[in-house]
This record gives sequence, structure tokens and C-alpha cells, in this order.
Amino acid sequence: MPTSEFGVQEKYTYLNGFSCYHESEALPGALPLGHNSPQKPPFGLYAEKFSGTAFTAPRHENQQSWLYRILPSAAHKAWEPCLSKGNSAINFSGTDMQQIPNQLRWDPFDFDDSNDWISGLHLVAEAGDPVMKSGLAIFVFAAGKSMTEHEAFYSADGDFLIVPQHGVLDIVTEFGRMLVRANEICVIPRGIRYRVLTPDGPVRGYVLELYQGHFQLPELGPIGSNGLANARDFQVPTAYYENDTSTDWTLISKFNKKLFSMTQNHSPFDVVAWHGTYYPYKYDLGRFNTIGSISFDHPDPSIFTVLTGPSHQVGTAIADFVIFPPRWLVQEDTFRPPWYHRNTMSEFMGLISGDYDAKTGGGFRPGGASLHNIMSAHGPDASAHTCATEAELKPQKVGGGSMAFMFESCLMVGVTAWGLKHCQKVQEEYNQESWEPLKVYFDEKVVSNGMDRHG
Ligand SMILES: O=C(O)Cc1cc(O)ccc1O
Ligand SMILES: [Fe+2]
Repeated sequence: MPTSEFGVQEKYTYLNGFSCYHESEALPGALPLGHNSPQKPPFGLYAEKFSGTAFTAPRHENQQSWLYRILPSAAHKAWEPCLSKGNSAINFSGTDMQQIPNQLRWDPFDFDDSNDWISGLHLVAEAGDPVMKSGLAIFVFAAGKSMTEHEAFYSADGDFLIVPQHGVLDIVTEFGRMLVRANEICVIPRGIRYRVLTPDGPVRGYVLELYQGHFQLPELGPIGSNGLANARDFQVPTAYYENDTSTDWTLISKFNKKLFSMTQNHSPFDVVAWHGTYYPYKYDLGRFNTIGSISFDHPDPSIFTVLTGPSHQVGTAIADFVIFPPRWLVQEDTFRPPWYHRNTMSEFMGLISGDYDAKTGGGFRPGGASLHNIMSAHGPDASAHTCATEAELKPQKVGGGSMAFMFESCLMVGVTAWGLKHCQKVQEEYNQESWEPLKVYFDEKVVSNGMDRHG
């Protein structure tokens, strides 16, 4: 591990564990012992409390952290509407949002080297309202340069689940630094300040912003105590600070989908130590312990849930983050790809790499996306159907090197004007090409009871 210019600090070291109490200090002794807010915190630091839930939220849901920093976050000039970020205010607005039942699919979104993290975010779909802390938003991003020096960002609207599809994000946060590559994800909860650097060139990917609550691991039920995304594989950055109280910094806030900015004469990345339960984290999708059917039939995709953002209704998510990792299919006498279906949930899908087994027609490509809104019928395209019904049902490894994912929501999402028009990536023929070629096989004279497996 490299040692930083601050001597004792190390970039990119992590604490392991999801939803645990963590603590980290970049200077030994910076965390007060035994209490949170001593009269004079160690090293002349300020103590700042940072709440991710109401103070009175039940213990098992409560998320709060204590930050020990050089200056409190309150030391800054007034917030003003931010005019300097190109068209990003428009990028976040959903004024022309349309809820439509058409199946939608997008060609890979363009890379754009002229953008940084903030100007490279485009709102594609949304349901709900950050004012009411309800619902979710779905963005794609494409950036080719690091955020301007001495600039930091946060969203007051919700938690960002970031899914890079291409490139490396070096994310400097108040809690420490995270390196997040394609096939990894990270979550930056509401309010946490960060900068995104692009050390390896262009980046592209997807963001799910959860306006309500926080992401949790799904229940495991009869699976037992391990499986799917294991808690210990989530990685939390360690304290990493810069001692800069002489530079003008610009902070940009996404506040009800509009950008505001302010300046302060000190770095927001001045947290020398922290402890608590509210922090950013990352996860390598390659560590997902995939579980599936070893007898017959295609299981519900909930078996692939990495993280869930629950609604108030038990078992019903505002947003599930679901992945389709490489896995073995061994089911007997089974149509192995996803069944044809209509879902009371909306399904936004993206592809990080490779192919997706329900779509063999070639139109679902890495960096692209699809949306099957509430009750919009979909399933394997005609070519995937032919392959699946004709295939010899020997054990088959699907998706070697591939990774698709889904943001599944109980809410009907609207699609922005950018998503429907301005991005110019909508595949006009998606529906016709995928399902109209499906052949009729029905023959009243041929009896098949589908009981071969038992026979
Ligand atoms: O539509 C899709 O491709 C996603 C999906 C996958 C699956 O295995 C079962 C249901 C489902 O919606
Ligand atoms: Fe589906």
C-alpha cells in the first residue's frame, strides 16, 4: 500500500463489513475515547455529527457518524444557484417526464470527454420526489475528465448507487478514498461530499439514486446465513485528510434536482478521524455468491439481489439492485432463459460486459440499457427463444465474463426528454425486432404433457 504525503495515511485501504459500526483515524489518537464530543477534541479538531436517519430511528435502522475535522462544514459562504455547470441543471430536471408502456431499449450511451462527473450525469428515468423523500431516479453518466481541482459535490436528494460500466473512478470522500472499477459498485449516501477523478481516462456507467431510506442486504430466508452478497465483502474507506485551510473550494449541491454552489476557504476533505454507521462503501460484483435452481424451472430474479432499498411494504422494494453474473444452468426439462412475463414492478436494465442470455439478437449491448415499465410485456427475443427450446439441456455455463444488472422498482418510472429524445439512442424497432418474429407452434393435434422430467 502506498504511503501518502501525510506520512501515516494510506490511500485505498478499506474496512470490511456492511452495516457495522466502523471507525478510522488517519492520525493515531484523533478519535476521542469514551465519548463523542469532548470539550476539546484531540489535535484541536472539531467534532461534527452527521445523520443518515432521524435521531430517533430504531437502533437497527439508525445510521449516524461522528466526524473529527479541521473545520466544521458550516464554515462557508452562502449557497447560490449554480450556473457554471453547463447544462447539468437541465440534465437533472424531469419536467418533460413521460410514463409510457412501450418497451424501451437504448444503444450504448456516448462517451463524452468534455464532461466531468457532475456535467456528465443525465437523468433518464424517475419516480417520486426528493422533496417528499420518496422514490428513485436513474441516471447514466459519461465523463472524460476529473472534477475541477478544489471542487466537491453531494446530493441532498438521495443515496447514489454508482455502477461503472467502463473505466476507473477514483472517489475522494470525506470518509476516505475509494477506487471503483467496472464490475464494482459503490454507494455514496445522501449528503456525503466527494470528488470524482478519472485517472484512467473516460468513464461511463449508471447511477440509481434512492430518494428514500438506505440500501440494505436482502433477507436470506431459507438460503441460510451466507450467500448472495456477503456482508464482509463490502469495503469502507479509511480516514484520509488534507490539511488545506488556504484554498478556495467550491461545493456543489444537488438539492431537489437543482444545483447550488458555494465557496469556502478550506478543504471539505479534512476529516482526520470518524466513527459510526453512516459511510460510503464499495463492493466487487465478482464476489457475489450466485445461487440458482439445481432441479427445474427458472427462479425469480430476486435470487440475484445485491442490495435492496425497501418501501414501507414488506418485501416490496422502491429499488432492488439485481445482477446477472456468470453462472451454471443445469435445470432439467426447463426453458432456461427468463420466462415471458408482465411484472407489477418496473425493470430498468443495463449491461456492464458481455451478453445477456435473454437477448441473443444483438441489440442489448454493454453501455446500453432497457426499460420494461410496470406490466409491459417482455421476455426472450425470438432468437433466444429458438436457442432455448432447441438446446440440448446439458449443464451450461452462461455469461462467462458477462455482467448484466437490473434496477427493479415497485414504482412506475417516467422517462425524461433526454432519455426519450435528446440522447438519440432509443432503438425504434426494439419491440418489433424482438417479439414480432416469434413463431406460432400451436398444434391442436400434438399432445405434450410437459412431464418428461418425471417420466
Ligand atoms: O426481464 C429480464 O430480463 C429480467 C429478468 C430476469 C429473470 O431471470 C427473470 C425475470 C426478469 O424480469
Ligand atoms: Fe423482466
